Formats: sequence, structure tokens, C-alpha cells
Amino acid sequence: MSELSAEPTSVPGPRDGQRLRVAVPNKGALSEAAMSMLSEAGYLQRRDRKELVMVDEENGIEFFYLRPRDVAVYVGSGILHVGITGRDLFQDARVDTGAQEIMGLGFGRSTFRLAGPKGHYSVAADLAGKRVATSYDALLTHWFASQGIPDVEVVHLDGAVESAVRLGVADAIADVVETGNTLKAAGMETFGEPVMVSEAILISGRGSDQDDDTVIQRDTERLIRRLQGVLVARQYVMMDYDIRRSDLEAATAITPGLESPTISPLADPDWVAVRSMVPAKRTNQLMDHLYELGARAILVTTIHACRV
Ligand SMILES: Nc1ncnc2c1ncn2[C@@H]1O[C@H](COP(=O)(O)OP(=O)(O)OP(=O)(O)O)[C@@H](O)[C@H]1O
Ligand SMILES: O=P(O)(O)OC[C@H]1O[C@H](OP(=O)(O)OP(=O)(O)O)[C@H](O)[C@@H]1O
Ligand SMILES: [Mg+2]
Repeated sequence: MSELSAEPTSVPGPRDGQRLRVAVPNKGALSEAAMSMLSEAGYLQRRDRKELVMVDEENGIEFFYLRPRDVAVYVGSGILHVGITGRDLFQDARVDTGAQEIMGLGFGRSTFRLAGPKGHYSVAADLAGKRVATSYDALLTHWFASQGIPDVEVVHLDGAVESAVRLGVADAIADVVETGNTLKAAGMETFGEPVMVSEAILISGRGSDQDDDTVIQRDTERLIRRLQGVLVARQYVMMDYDIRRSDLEAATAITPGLESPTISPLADPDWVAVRSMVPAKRTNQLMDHLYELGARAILVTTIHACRV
């Protein structure tokens, strides 16, 4: 049996224990991906959707599964130390207590956009004096003000915002767009520039380097490094190849690695072996270029985990 407890424990106050307290979305578009990323980072995650708290004793960390919208409230008020939420949700929460974005997590990507019936509007300024429905009132109100677009009435709806125009409660909408399928199905189209580009983010209440509790500070830094490691492992592959010394400079120019490539001698003194991390997306392009430069025995392996 593992030492790790899978039992929900009673919820202590923020200063009662020495455990880092982390908010994780309990449902919706970010939930599964957030838990996968934390699992990949070596943390224990709940297996039952009904569990509200998960204690990972070995890592000195507790995960609280909360509504994605509420994550910013808990972290912003200092009750929980860090959390995962959407950048759009975070900005909409307008937490004034010093919560800050620490890093993008590379999933839950979306844009927040204005949309209206086909052919009705072309720029945001067309909405002056109109009613715009959204679930992100604070974000949108602030954005219209920042753009100097006057007299927009922001109408709050909890969801299914795409129906607002057809049902007559608003003239246009502002909502999360990922594939655009929902808008299309409702006979709507986006217009103007995106209000914002969003993805899942890690937020912290006081700023990880200002926490007076050294254990919490250390564990926050560990969490950040682990998540950065997952991001890199997902985005990069390891590339090995052999190349003539005379072509080494040209080859390493296109495979510079994160810091610097590893160069090892081969039995043939005219040749060297090179090992370098490269962006996964560019794998085949780079192999083509390296081959054309004279590289041979080009091997690509996935990175299971890393610290950078
Ligand atoms: N296809 C998508 N649909 C909705 N949200 C998405 C999508 N892709 C990414 N996201 C992000 O997920 C977050 C919203 O999550 P979620 O849909 O769970 O919240 P919600 O709509 O407020 O909650 P609910 O729909 O349960 O009331 C936002 O940060 C949003 O940008
Ligand atoms: O561009 P798409 O890929 O179609 O995705 C965007 C849609 O998904 C979300 O809705 P959700 O399922 O969260 O329902 P809700 O509107 O009730 O929140 C969002 O509010 C859009 O409606
Ligand atoms: Mg939703």
C-alpha cells in the first residue's frame, strides 16, 4: 500500500499546516486537462469526481476541486496559495488582493470574441449604444471602457449566450470561442479584433517569492518547476544525430537546444554525435535540413519528464 492518503481530510485553515494548498477546476473545459498536467507533474489526483479535496502527503500538497470561476476568489483572498484557472476567468474575477498570473499552462486555449448575427456588425465600435450579452461582465465592461466605446449595456447571462440575440435579450454577444462551432450553429459570426486570448494559467495569491512561509515558498517553486518541466516535455523532443566536424556549426545553428547542444566524439575523428532538444512541431523539417547538411543516424525520442 502506498503511504499516500486518498482520503479527503478535514479542511484546515491556511496556516494550520505546512502543506501547499492548490485550487483545481472541478468541472468544465479546464478540469480534465488540469488534472492530467498535475498527474504528469507527479502529483496525486482524485479518481472520483465527487472528491472535493485530495491530499498528497509525499509532496506536501493539497488539491481543492472548485468551480473554475471560483478559483480566483480563493487564491486572490489568500485562502489557497495557488490555483489553475482560465486567464479570461481570472480577469473577469477582478481580484484586487494581489493575485497574479505566474505562467501559462498551454491548454484550454480560446479567444474571447464579439459576435452578432451574420452581416450586422464589422467592428467593436458598432456596438455603441447596444446591448451585449455575456457571462464575463466585468471583463467586457472594462474592455469597452478601455476601447472608449460608449453606452454599451452589458447583459449578464450564465451560459448559452449564443441564444441571446435570437431571443431578443441582446443585440450582440461576447463569449469564449474555441472551434467556432457553437456560434456557427446559432447563425452568428465573430467581428472585430479578439477581446482577449486565453489559456489555462497558474495563479498565486501573494506572489510565490513573497511568501513568508519557507516551506510553502519552496513547494510553490517546486510546483512551478514541475509544471514547466511538463510543458517542455510536451513541446520538445530529443534529437540525436551524427555529423562531420566540418558541418557541425551549420547543424547546431538549426538545433541550438535549450541552452547548448551536447557534442560527443565518435570513433571516427572526422565525425561527432550531437544531442539537442528541438520543438516537437519542427521535428520533420529539422530532420530534412540536417540530412541535407550531411547528418546521418538522426534519431528522435520523446521526453518523458524534465527540469529546465
Ligand atoms: N470550448 C470551450 N468552451 C468553454 N470554455 C473553454 C473552451 N475552451 C477553453 N475554455 C476555457 O475554459 C474556461 C471556462 O470553463 P467552463 O466552461 O468550465 O466555465 P463556465 O462556462 O464558466 O462554467 P459552466 O459552463 O460550467 O457554467 C475559460 O477559461 C475558457 O476560456
Ligand atoms: O467555439 P466552440 O468550440 O463551439 O466553444 C465555445 C462554446 O463553448 C462554451 O460553452 P459551454 O459548453 O461552456 O456552455 P455555456 O455557454 O453554458 O458555458 C462557450 O461558452 C461557447 O458557447
Ligand atoms: Mg461553460
